Amino acid sequence: MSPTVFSSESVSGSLLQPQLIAWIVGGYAAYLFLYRTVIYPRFFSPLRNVPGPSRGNPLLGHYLTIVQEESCIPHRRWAKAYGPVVRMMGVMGKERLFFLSPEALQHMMVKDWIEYPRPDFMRDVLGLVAGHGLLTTTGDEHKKLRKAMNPAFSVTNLMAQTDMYYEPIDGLIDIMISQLKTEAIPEAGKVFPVYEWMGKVTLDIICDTAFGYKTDCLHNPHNELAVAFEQLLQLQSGPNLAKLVAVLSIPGTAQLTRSAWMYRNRWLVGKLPLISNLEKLVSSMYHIRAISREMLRSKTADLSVSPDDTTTKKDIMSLLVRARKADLDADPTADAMSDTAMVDQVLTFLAAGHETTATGLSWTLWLLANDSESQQRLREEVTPIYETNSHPDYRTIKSLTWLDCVVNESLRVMPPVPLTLRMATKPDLVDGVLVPAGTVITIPIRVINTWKEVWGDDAEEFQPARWLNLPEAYNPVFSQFSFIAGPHGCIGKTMAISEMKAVLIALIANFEFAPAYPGQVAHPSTAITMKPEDNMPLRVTRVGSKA
Ligand code: HEM
Repeated sequence: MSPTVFSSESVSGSLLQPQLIAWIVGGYAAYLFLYRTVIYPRFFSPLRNVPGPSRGNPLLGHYLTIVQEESCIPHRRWAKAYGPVVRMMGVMGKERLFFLSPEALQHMMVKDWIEYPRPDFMRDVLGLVAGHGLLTTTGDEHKKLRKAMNPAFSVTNLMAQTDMYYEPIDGLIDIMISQLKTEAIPEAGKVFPVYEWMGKVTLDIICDTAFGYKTDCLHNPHNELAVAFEQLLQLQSGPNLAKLVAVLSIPGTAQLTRSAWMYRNRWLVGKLPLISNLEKLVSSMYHIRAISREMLRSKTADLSVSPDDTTTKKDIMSLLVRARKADLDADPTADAMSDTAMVDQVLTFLAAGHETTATGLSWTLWLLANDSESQQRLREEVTPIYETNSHPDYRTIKSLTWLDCVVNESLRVMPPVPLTLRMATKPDLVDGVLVPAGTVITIPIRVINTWKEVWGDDAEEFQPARWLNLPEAYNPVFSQFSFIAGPHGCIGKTMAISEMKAVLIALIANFEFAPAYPGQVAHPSTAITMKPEDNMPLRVTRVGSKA
């Protein structure tokens, strides 16, 4: 018998056996998983001693709790138990933080804002639905864009724009009056899906103020732009967003999704089981962009949009076309905004300014429907104004004290954007916590707005009168953070407030609002905005019609 000889070939052959490789790879992956989800956050992370809820599911952290509950409710619970700095767990052991103190918010959102941009995955999702504009850029590119856009939101321009709100508002009032008249017992009122109507009126307003385009979706629900937007908004639920983030994290997908090729072949995505909804997104965005390009083309060709003509066309796109023309007339080699960039800017306003305002209005009406005293006090304030002039100007709208209290309070307790995200791009010390680079920071707007340390024990209640006697701890920038603050703060804040007030004056002067049925409870859906889950049905009666 010849002795067994172990040649180097047979040794390496046995080492490379597929089973052995699988064991090594599997073992390493298991170790990495264990390290990332348990060992690192528990024993090594600089954030390991920051208070917060127990680590949750090893794979998904607190993700399921956050997307399954109402927006910001888990954060509020954790803020009460562990605040004002809280550590949460994201997917695969990624730690997340949130801070409540004005000092921390000032540091991240105002002073060092450039080191705290929106995370890439958030910008990819926003870019897809809102174009490459203020919501997706940061640093110098953002500063340049914001400077170009600021004139559109100046008080002078807003004062000139206020008139543009009234065609849609008058349309809404007429429709509601005529629908009430057709009821068998008009005095008993009618249940209106309030969110649906607020969506229509705000879309008509933003299309006119952003493009100078009359959608009139109040009377024409089949308007192409309105239909495309409707489709887009239906996709913004928590689970859909999660799928979208997962798909867009594959490099190149965001660009592909925006391409004409993808639109032509969108049926391909429609066949994929988990992400079939992406087909609707591709198709609605394609239509919205096509309409926007067409509007820009006709505006550029429209000779009345001359550089000196600031009286007739006050919409944002006309303003941009005029500014570009003036730049090019002064210097034909100037680095002027391209057509695509211009369309993207206006799309950003459409996406950021329409549903937020509709959501804000719907919750204000809900809160008033459940607080008849505040509603009646508001009616007493706005009725004389409305009866004198049903189209009050910017200054008159701004001068109404109780209306201001109601809108501020509604935006405080039910902020249309309940939270946003930032990412630390370098290691930093915030509120005494060493924040590692790459940490995603949640800005829990709804929790900040209802922090008991500032607003007292009734912080979560709707009490408009608190704005007449603000608490000592109130900070004018950070205690009501619904539009956030700093260079990325909402550029449309003044416009949104003025528009909400103009709509409310007309609605409250004409109608009384009450819950649709006894025991009604309203919930926001878990989405980018606090859009009400059920279209917010409310019982509406004509003022003075009750027996
Ligand atoms: C009640 C209504 C509104 C609310 C609550 C609201 C809230 C917000 C919030 C919280 C942000 C910051 C988002 C973030 O950084 O992650 C934001 C940004 C923005 N909003 Fe609004 N918004 C409203 C209406 C509007 C309107 C009417 C417009 C424009 C017509 C608008 C345009 C924008 C834009 C362009 C940004 C990005 C600003 C930047 O990064 O420079 N918003 N808004």
